[in-house]
Amino acid sequence: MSATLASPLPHQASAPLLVVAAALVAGEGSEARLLLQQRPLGKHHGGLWEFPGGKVEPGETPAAALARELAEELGIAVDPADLAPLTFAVHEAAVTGATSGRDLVLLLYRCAAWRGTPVAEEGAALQWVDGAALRSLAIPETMPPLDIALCITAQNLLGA
Ligand SMILES: Nc1nc2c([nH]c(=O)n2[C@H]2C[C@H](O)[C@@H](COP(=O)(O)OP(=O)(O)OP(=O)(O)O)O2)c(=O)[nH]1
Repeated sequence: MSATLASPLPHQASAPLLVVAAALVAGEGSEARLLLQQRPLGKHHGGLWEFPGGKVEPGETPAAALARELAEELGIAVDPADLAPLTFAVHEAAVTGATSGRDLVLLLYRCAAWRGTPVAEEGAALQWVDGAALRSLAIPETMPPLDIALCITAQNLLGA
C-alpha cells in the first residue's frame, strides 16, 4: 500500500541552490588574517564583501566546486582534501521574501593551504582582514546576509 506524503518543502518546487565559500586563513595567532572578496558592481549584492566561492555545478562535489571557484576567482590551486567544513548558513526564501523564490544553502570551508598568491581574477577587490576588521565589516551595509552569519564562526579562526 502506498501513502501520499506531504511535501516537506511546500513553498518551492526546486532544490535549494548550493553555494560554497572559503575562509582562507593566512598566518597564526594574532597574525592570522582572512581573505574577503568584493562582489563586482552590477551583480546581486554588488559591492559587498564576501568569502570567495560560488555555486556548485551539477555533478560536482561541494569541495571540488570550491577548488574550481578559487582557481577561477583568485588564481590559486587548492586540493579539495585541504578544505575542512567549518559552518553553514541558510537563506529561506519563504521567510525572507527573496526575489528568486529559491532557498539557498551556503557552506563555508576552512582553507589554510593553497598554491599561488590570491589575485582578484575577475576585477574584484580583495582584502585580508583581522578579527576587528571582520567584525566591523559584518553588517548589512558591507556584507551579504549569509556571509554575516558565517562570520560568527569564521571569527574563531582569528585572534581576538
Ligand atoms: N555569498 C552569498 N551569496 C548570496 C547570498 N544571498 C544570495 O542570494 N546569494 C547568491 C548570489 C549568487 O547568485 C550566489 C553566489 O554564487 P556566485 O558568487 O557564483 O554568484 P555570481 O553572481 O558570481 O554568479 P555567476 O555570475 O557565476 O552566475 O548566491 C549571501 O548572503 N551570500
